This record gives sequence, C-alpha cells and structure tokens, in this order.
Amino acid sequence: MAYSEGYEYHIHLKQGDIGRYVFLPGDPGRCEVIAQHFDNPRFVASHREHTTWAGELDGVPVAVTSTGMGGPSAAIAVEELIHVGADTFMRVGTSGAMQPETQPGNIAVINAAIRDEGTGLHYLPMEFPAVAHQDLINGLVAASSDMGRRYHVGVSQSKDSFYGQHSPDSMPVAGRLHERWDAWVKGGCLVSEMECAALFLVASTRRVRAGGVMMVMGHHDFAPMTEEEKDASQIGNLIPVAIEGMRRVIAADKVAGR
Ligand SMILES: O=P(O)(O)O[C@H]1O[C@H](CO)[C@@H](O)[C@H]1O
Ligand SMILES: O=c1cc[nH]c(=O)[nH]1
Repeated sequence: MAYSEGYEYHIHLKQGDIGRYVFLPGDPGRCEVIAQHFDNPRFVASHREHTTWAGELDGVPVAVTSTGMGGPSAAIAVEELIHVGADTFMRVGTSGAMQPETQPGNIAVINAAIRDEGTGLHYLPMEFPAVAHQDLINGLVAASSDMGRRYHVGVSQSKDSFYGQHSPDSMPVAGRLHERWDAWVKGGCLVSEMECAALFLVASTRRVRAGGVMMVMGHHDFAPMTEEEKDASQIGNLIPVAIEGMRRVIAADKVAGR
C-alpha cells in the first residue's frame, strides 16, 4: 500500500529511488558494505530493519535493501520494493551447513527452499514449491565458477526459529525438530537460513525474479569452526560473487532485450 506522500510504509522508499535490481541481505549493517561495490554508492533511506543504498553496476541502477531476519519482514520488504519498481532480487546471506561437503567458506547457490516457515502460507498452499528464478541461478553459478570459488547448487531450509536449529533440545517440540532436520539432511538440503522461502513465494506470486546466494558457516554436525574457517566464512568473502552474479543477470537481460 502506497501512502499519500508516495513513500512505502516500512521501507520509506518512493518511485524513482531505486532501479529494478536489488540485493537483499538480512543485516542492515551489510548494506553499506555491499554498496561499496557499486559505482556512485549513496545512502537512500533507513526505517525499522530496512536500510537502502543505491548505485550503479555497468551503468545500470542497482540497490541493496536489508530484509531483517525471517519471512515476515522479508516479505514486507519485497512487496514494497516491487511497488517502487524493483523486479529482480538476490538474497545475500549467511547460512548453517547441513551436509558434510558444505564446508565453512563454501558458497551455496539456492535453487529452492524448504517451506519450514509461516509467511509463505499467507501467499500459497504448502503444495506450491518455493523456487528460485533460473536467471538468478544461472548468473550466480557462472560467477561462482568463473571466480574459482567452491560452490554448491541446491536447497536451503528456511525456518522461523534460529534457536530451533541451534538448541533443538531446549524446545518442548525437540522430537519433531530432530525428526524433520534429519529428513531435510537425508533429502540433501545444503544449508539452513531463514528468508529464501518467503522471498521465492512472494516473487512467484508477484511475477518477479528472485534467487539467493549464501555463505556457508559452521559444520553439518555442529562442530566448532577453527579460526581459519571463521575467516573463510566472513560474509565479505561472498559479496564479490553476489556482485558478479548480478552483473551476469544484467548482461543477460541486455542481450535478451528484457
Ligand atoms: O545473514 P542473514 O542474511 O541475516 O541470514 C541469516 O542470518 C540470520 C540468523 O542469524 C537470519 O536472517 C538467517 O537467514
Ligand atoms: O546456522 C545458521 C547460520 C546463519 N543463519 C541461520 O539461520 N543459521
């Protein structure tokens, strides 16, 4: 819903503030860091958990807006970004490893998300899959590969409770959490995070494009990371891949006349 003065209610942006390509970190503090990779980076707005910076990549307007943590605030951000003209979204986030091969510092390009969250049910029934757009997957795979990074392509678990993942035994529903986690792992789920499912379902509903690229943190068996692994899994090591991935999407759009 746009308000009379033309500003979106939560993100405090208006038409013309940003272009169509938007990076979506969870953390507001990550926006300026991502924007430093833009040409002509500039702060645009900050309200609640949603901070926005804008700039250009290869002469094309791009922006970064933080979603905050979890599906509800991510869905609000994306809805309002669509209202002001955005149509291509890339989540850039941290995630917890779920497979032996997803090692700290690896990259996970997300092609679909397990709907272990509530926001998506306000959009589409559970049978509807939460899938990334192929244009974003293509761009991110090309960037990860060409930059020589160790990357995986696959599914994330999008959950509503960080501590349901990290302290399941402290929860009254511990048995259910363990049973479902084991099923996600046996199904090949790569990583755990909190926003991809809601993002992909809003994008499907509104006919826009969304994808996600995640920094892998931790170990599948929750063994502590070494100092070297902590360094490797700094979010700053993921951002150049996300930037190059978006460049590839922009270039493919130009070729296709999209
Ligand atoms: O690093 P970000 O993008 O915030 O993503 C992950 O980190 C937060 C939890 O620590 C959740 O938002 C989760 O999805
Ligand atoms: O383990 C993790 C790391 C980041 N984000 C999550 O949701 N889980």
